[in-house]
Amino acid sequence: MSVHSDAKPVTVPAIRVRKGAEPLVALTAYHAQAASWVDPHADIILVGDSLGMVLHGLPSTVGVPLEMMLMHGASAVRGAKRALVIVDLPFGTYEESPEAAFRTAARVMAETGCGAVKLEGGVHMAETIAKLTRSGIPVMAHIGLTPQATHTMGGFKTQGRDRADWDRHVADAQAVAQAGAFSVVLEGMVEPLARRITEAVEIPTIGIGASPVCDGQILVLEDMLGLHEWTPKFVREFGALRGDIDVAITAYAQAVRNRTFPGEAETYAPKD
Ligand SMILES: Nc1nc(=O)c2c([nH]1)NC[C@@H]1CN(c3ccc(C(=O)N[C@@H](CCC(=O)O)C(=O)O)cc3)CN21
Ligand SMILES: CC(C)C(=O)C(=O)O
Ligand SMILES: [Mg+2]
Repeated sequence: MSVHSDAKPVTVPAIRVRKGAEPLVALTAYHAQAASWVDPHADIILVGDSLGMVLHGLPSTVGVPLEMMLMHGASAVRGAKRALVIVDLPFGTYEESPEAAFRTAARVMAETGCGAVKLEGGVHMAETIAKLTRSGIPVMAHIGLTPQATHTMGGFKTQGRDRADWDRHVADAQAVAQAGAFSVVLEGMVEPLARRITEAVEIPTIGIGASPVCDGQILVLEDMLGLHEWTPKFVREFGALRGDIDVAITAYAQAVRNRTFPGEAETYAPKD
């Protein structure tokens, strides 16, 4: 049984006030079925652009089109009863201007029914975050290791190993909080930097590879289920579904080959 069996929807203001309280529980879910698994247990369901890599086999999130996010976002919303569903804005659909970001985010809100959007970037996205929040679109920010910037970062690199970079990341966090983001994802950073940021802002920080000091945690569902082929060091596999799936498919293939499936119970007979 879940601790969240009531169906009262989780709102953006309810997330915002969870700073320093009971840790926020977030997971990704890319479609209705996965959302229905996660919904009873989580505060936040993220339809992350990681779906391009995890489901569609892309080498990074850079190639994820808006249409992909719209289709998966609408599906996940249909599977969620109470958790706050947040959809990632994909690369190339919001960076050019606050106006471009508004048009993209408004489509995402209207066509998926999600409760908020997430976008990557700190100081340079502050004006955009302010425009969206003023226009009725709640924004979760995402700083530190920002996968859409993999080509400028030189790969998926943990941030803040060099103390000289800390002030820049703290400034990013303060800028997005000041601009009106209701929460911020801290991805791939050393613990003391995550602590500094979490102490420096009044909005909850949600960590992924960013230590236990954050106000909440998020993982990619397929990673924590032990379903995905590779996982970063920060993942804990709480399940071993890849192995379970292989056992089941092996048994099916064998049963078909030796004609033990379908059996009598799985076969239709006429009335007489
Ligand atoms: N399945 C999956 N899980 C994720 O968490 C995830 C995605 N896909 N796709 C989008 C981004 C990309 N992410 C990644 C991908 C790789 C590393 C990685 O290999 N990290 C190295 C760190 C190396 C260093 O310390 O600089 C590691 O060993 O963990 C980290 C985050 C997180 N996101
Ligand atoms: C890993 C989370 C934070 C994300 O942005 C994604 O799944 O795309
Ligand atoms: Mg993402």
